[in-house]
Amino acid sequence: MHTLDVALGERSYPIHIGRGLLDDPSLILARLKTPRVAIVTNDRVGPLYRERVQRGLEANGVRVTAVVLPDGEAYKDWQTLNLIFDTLLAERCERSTMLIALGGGVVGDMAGFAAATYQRGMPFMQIPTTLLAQVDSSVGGKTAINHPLGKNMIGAFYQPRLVIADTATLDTLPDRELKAGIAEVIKYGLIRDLDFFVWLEGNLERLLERNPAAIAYAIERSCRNKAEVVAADETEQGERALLNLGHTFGHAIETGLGYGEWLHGEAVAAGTVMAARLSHALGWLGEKDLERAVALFRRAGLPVSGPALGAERYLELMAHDKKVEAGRMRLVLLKAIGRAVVSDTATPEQIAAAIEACCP
Ligand SMILES: NC(=O)c1ccc[n+]([C@@H]2O[C@H](COP(=O)([O-])OP(=O)(O)OC[C@H]3O[C@@H](n4cnc5c(N)ncnc54)[C@H](O)[C@@H]3O)[C@@H](O)[C@H]2O)c1
Ligand SMILES: O=C(O)C(=O)C[C@@H](O)[C@H](O)[C@H](O)COP(=O)(O)O
Ligand SMILES: [Zn+2]
Repeated sequence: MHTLDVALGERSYPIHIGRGLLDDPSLILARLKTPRVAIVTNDRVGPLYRERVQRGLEANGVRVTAVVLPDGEAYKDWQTLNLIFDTLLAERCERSTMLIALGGGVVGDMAGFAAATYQRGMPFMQIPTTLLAQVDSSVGGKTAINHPLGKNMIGAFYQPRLVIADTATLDTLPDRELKAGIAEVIKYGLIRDLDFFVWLEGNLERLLERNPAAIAYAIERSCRNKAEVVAADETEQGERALLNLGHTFGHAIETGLGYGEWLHGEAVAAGTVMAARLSHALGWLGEKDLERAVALFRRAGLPVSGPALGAERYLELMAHDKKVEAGRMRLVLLKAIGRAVVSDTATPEQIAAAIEACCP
């Protein structure tokens, strides 16, 4: 097992990464204030992994309540969030009850938001079961639900007490979901870790073949990058916005097509290519770096062009981005591989041109 720390003073917490960690209840038990837990999962992950987590806790005298949500991005909404509150209340869960998010990023974001608001805040843990959730969404405390007009529009910053990434859970993850997670892995290389990007160029096939050592290394290095950024800027006043590379375009794809049509990682991949092309058009990202970035996404089997929604519709959707300030769109753009900036210099015409070039 490898352990990293997210250094946030009294809200610091460890990220444990390793195979078979689900079978070790002691990691969870050590964090409980009372012997009471609510596991939030969905109807796809629950049947695979809930029993193992629950059995280990119950064998140690913990009373466990389960909340099983319908699976999918389309359910990351108010109605589904309310199902969590309904069960927590019906089962008399207390403010000290530990909520455990067991699943991918959708379960993690929703369970985290429920934990942030139930009785004004209950402790929660993340047990991420997708690659995307193990490298990104389980770390850093962004919790949210979607709104029909925009992704993650209603939410809170609320840190978990613990993250347990059991890499064995990825054995049951479909290839399409694995690739979606790789999009966020590539993101870290592009925004701040050139050496990691070079490692990915040399080891991408090992990741796609699910080589355990390569997967563990990619998770650890991604979490290390994310933990450093979050520790420096927990609530996205500055540097944290870099983690949003490709997301302004990507979220427009997800909202524009309807949640769940494209996976988040797929939309981020296409969105990052748009951001990279725009960076090149502004004279920032060199031709060679642009080609390297596009080539890596393509090799990962990820989309390098977006759906043809029309530039006007993209711009309309992108206007809801959380980085918009005084009505001005701010985008994460690339100066080079490993060096990203937040910028409001691109004009709507330049942004539209990059969209048109990427969405034939
Ligand atoms: N909070 C953050 O910082 C952050 C970061 C990145 C993404 N996100 C959010 O995360 C979501 C995407 O997360 P995701 O890619 O994990 O999608 P997801 O949660 O929808 O999971 C993908 C699919 O895989 C299934 N699944 C999960 N684990 C499995 C396993 N071990 N075996 C088999 N199937 C499994 C899920 O049930 C689902 O059908 C988006 O809503 C995105 O906005 C949040
Ligand atoms: O943790 C962050 O900060 C991120 O931006 C990580 C992203 O991968 C993630 O998709 C996040 O939810 C996007 O944030 P949002 O604020 O644009 O909704
Ligand atoms: Zn993301």
